[in-house]
Amino acid sequence: MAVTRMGLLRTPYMMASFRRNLITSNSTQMAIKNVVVIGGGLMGSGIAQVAAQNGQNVTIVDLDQKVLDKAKNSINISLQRIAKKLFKDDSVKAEKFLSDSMAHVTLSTNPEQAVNQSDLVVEAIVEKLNIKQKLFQTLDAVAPTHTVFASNTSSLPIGEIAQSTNRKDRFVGLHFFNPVPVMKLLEVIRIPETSDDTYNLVMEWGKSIGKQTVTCKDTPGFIVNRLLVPYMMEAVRLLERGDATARDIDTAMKLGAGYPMGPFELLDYVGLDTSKFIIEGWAEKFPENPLFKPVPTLNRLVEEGKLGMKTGEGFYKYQKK
Ligand SMILES: CC(=O)CC(=O)SCCNC(=O)CCNC(=O)[C@H](O)C(C)(C)COP(=O)(O)OP(=O)(O)OC[C@H]1O[C@@H](n2cnc3c(N)ncnc32)[C@H](O)[C@@H]1OP(=O)(O)O
Ligand SMILES: NC(=O)C1=CN([C@@H]2O[C@H](COP(=O)(O)OP(=O)(O)OC[C@H]3O[C@@H](n4cnc5c(N)ncnc54)[C@H](O)[C@@H]3O)[C@@H](O)[C@H]2O)C=CC1
Repeated sequence: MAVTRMGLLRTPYMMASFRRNLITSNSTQMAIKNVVVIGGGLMGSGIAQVAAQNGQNVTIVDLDQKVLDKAKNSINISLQRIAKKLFKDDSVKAEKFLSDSMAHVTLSTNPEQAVNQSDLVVEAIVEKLNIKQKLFQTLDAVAPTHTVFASNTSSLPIGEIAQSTNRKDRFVGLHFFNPVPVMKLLEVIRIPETSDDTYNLVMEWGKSIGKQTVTCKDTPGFIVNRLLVPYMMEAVRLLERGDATARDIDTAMKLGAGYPMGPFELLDYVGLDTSKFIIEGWAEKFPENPLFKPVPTLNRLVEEGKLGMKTGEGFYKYQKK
């Protein structure tokens, strides 16, 4: 199924539905108009892009102006790929789609100021509980009362992140997948305190940006990562035992199980630092679970600064962009 996913996107039906998504979401009376995405890395830039290309005003916030400039550039490149597909026979429309979408993107290094006018804040910063809590605590003091807060965390309990705020009824997990502009899924995580209004609003928002939503309780890894992360870690253990090479394990999972990427390609794509934070956090919290045991190879590569595609080397080497 996974291998055919991208193939299916190329069929007329999928293209029509992709277009319909864009059109529907643009014409929907939306409650969420102003979105702030905190963290302009791999995920933040993708989340900002899908909101902007669906007509919402988006501010991307990061600590580093260089990251923000890079995020804007990668959004531009990704939008060009989409525009080419959507409007392949109409360069005027393609150019308008690109410029309209880009016009919806603002950059900022000042989170407190950025959230001033926000309806929704989506956090996509480093996978560390205390850093996320500190950020939300600061934002809670300055954001408008109606603003909904969401974390894109891969593995941390939404309830523990929300603890740092006084708006648990307006707090959810919104877990996107990499690459955000292509992956259709959005996991929506509600904590016991999340109000029905908040839940309904973010479910609607998910649809408005062209995503298929699924709902999951606040459980480690939600649905996808609870299955995917142990699988990737087991692949590293297979490699560590010397049972097969990374290349052969990847080839096996692509050709034998139909995955679009093998586990090592996927680890490099997700980021080895992020993957390490996920497994370390779970190992600390659930030391009795053998699926969550840390893997030394991952720790070593991260120590060496080999974080995957984003640094040019992880399990494999990449040409720097
Ligand atoms: C860690 C977490 O918390 C959760 C996670 O995210 S886990 C990770 C989840 N993600 C995955 O599992 C990704 C698995 N990999 C894939 O699905 C695919 O390899 C891939 C979509 C990344 C790339 O697909 P590919 O066929 O190898 O490459 P490529 O031909 O470049 O791209 C396929 C299509 O997607 C488009 N595309 C890829 N990346 C894109 C991007 N960033 N923006 C816009 N379009 C993009 C391409 O233009 C191409 O479109 P056409 O088929 O219409 O030409
Ligand atoms: N990489 C992946 O495939 C996925 C990651 N996630 C989650 O998304 C979050 C972000 O991951 P990535 O985008 O991969 O990381 P990344 O490392 O690419 O980007 C994180 C960005 O956050 C910025 N940042 C850190 N602290 C900040 C702060 N206090 N204020 C503002 N900006 C800050 C950094 O400068 C960096 O640009 C993590 O929680 C991760 O677990 C979720 C789904 C998939």
